Amino acid sequence: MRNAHTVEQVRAAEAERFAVLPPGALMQRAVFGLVAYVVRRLGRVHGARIVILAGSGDNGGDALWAGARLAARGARVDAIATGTTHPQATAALLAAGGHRQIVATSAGPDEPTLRALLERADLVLDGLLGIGGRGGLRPAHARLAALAPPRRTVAVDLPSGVDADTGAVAGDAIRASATITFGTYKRGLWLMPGAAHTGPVELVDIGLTLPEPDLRALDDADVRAALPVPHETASKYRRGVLGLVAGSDDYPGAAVLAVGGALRGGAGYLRVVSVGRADPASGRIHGRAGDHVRAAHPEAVVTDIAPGDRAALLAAGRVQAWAIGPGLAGDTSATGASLDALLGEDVPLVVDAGALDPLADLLAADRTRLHRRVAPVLVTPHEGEFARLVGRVLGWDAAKAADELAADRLATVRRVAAETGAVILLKGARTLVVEPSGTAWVNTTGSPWLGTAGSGDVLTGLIGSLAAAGLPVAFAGAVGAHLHGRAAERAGVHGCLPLAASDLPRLLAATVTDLLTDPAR
Ligand SMILES: NC(=O)C1=CN([C@@H]2O[C@H](COP(=O)(O)OP(=O)(O)OC[C@H]3O[C@@H](n4cnc5c(N)ncnc54)[C@H](OP(=O)(O)O)[C@@H]3O)[C@@H](O)[C@H]2O)[C@@H](O)CC1
Ligand SMILES: Nc1ncnc2c1ncn2[C@@H]1O[C@H](COP(=O)(O)OP(=O)(O)O)[C@@H](O)[C@H]1O
Ligand SMILES: [K+]
Repeated sequence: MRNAHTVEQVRAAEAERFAVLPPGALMQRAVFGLVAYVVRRLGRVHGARIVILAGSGDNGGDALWAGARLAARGARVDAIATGTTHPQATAALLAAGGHRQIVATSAGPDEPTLRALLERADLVLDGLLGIGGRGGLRPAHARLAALAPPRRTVAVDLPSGVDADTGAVAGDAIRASATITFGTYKRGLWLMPGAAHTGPVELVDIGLTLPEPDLRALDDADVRAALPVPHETASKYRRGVLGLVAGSDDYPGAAVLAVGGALRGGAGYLRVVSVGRADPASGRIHGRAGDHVRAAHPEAVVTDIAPGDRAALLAAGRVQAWAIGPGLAGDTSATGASLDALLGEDVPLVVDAGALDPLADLLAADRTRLHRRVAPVLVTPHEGEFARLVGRVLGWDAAKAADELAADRLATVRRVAAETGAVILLKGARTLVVEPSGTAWVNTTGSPWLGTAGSGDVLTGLIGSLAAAGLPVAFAGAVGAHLHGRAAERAGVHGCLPLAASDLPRLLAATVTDLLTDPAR
């Protein structure tokens, strides 16, 4: 598990260490980790050309101290400063044979010199701004950020211009090929758009004592440990039964995809309820979605119900979790009736796609509904569905929803989770899962190829299945998003691009197999 903390939490933890450690000790730990990375990356330090971009604060200090250490090992180190720089670190750099110039003065490098320096650099260390940055970069900083070569730039603590807490980027910001961060992950390294600026992020432990994290990210090891594995005495029922309400005459494929995901989540038994209509000849209820699911997945037990038939829905049988929504279209009042029935059952419930608007209507009529329910409800909107949800339940217009998400995505989802009582899984690049209590996960796996119709349906089935198999539903959301993302990454490695949603169940099976058969398990 990787943990991220807010700037405020980091500052408090640093202050506590400052009180007991000699001056500069924390910075030297950070510098040691940074230099170790540079040495590993370059292989040979002697003769390497390093350019340091140095701001006025301790972030510049880290980079300059690293420059001093590298210069002492024979690197050619040029520091380009935006103004004043950390005094001791600057002195150390100059004493070790490094050079420093300031861009903002007339004696500073002109544009061609600056470009030439950056073009020739084997590595550029971005020490313009760390956690002390506020707002968009000032002009001198922004100019350097725009000129730094992304493939050869390493961000110190975080890419300058990325807001450490929100991941917001206003104007130019450093684009790095790697980020070496100190003490703990910063939330902005994981949240878009900042996350697109970091490259792989490495954490250097500097010995901070940290409080509960503000945001968590799962690793493969966490997911491997969480995967439901049948016990010796397992049976299909003991492994968990998922009830999945999915598919309609208009969208039968969504049910097939959701079942495909559910079959890879660990539940032992899948009851699918598909919405059909009365056959005029026989009077029996029959739906196209049910037929498609039976044909594609003979292992699923399918019941066709008439729209909104609560009794028939619940008569489908006992389950350990319900999921509702993929491919439900048409009569929203019928979906609302089904949802109302499921909300009355005391098992975890996943609500997606066609069931999200009906849920919003139920919550608009009774805001305390989910707060009163004992078993949690996980909703899985994408950004458009989220905007409709907050529109109907909280009265936000579309512009407000977009503005709030852009300003602070995590805080916005946290607020909506607290107000609605729902666990919210907000899909997109860097999916968030947030409980009403505020506990939050961000998903760091995945690829833009997942942005394909139907991939969300697979995710819903997968999460429902993980919940039926016994994972707490919010954690099931985080685990499901991680697996879903890994499956998509795998598509790139195994020649399965462009990714189609119907490839995902097979890729999920391979992903789970790899995790379960890893010798480290
Ligand atoms: N503390 C520790 O124990 C350890 C800390 N460590 C390191 O210290 C870093 C934090 O250092 P920090 O606090 O000095 O802040 P930092 O980000 O370098 O500079 C802030 C200064 O920049 C300016 N400025 C602000 N906004 C701006 C903008 N938009 N555009 C342009 N300029 C802007 C503003 O200065 P001003 O010009 O207003 O005087 C402000 O004061 C941290 O990220 C990590 O790398 C590690 O060594 C581990 C131990
Ligand atoms: N740029 C992206 N990077 C990573 N994942 C993405 C990206 N765009 C979309 N996704 C993922 O793809 C899935 C799309 O789901 P959704 O929009 O509900 O599709 P559908 O409704 O067609 O099934 C989500 O899991 C989302 O997180
Ligand atoms: K930086």
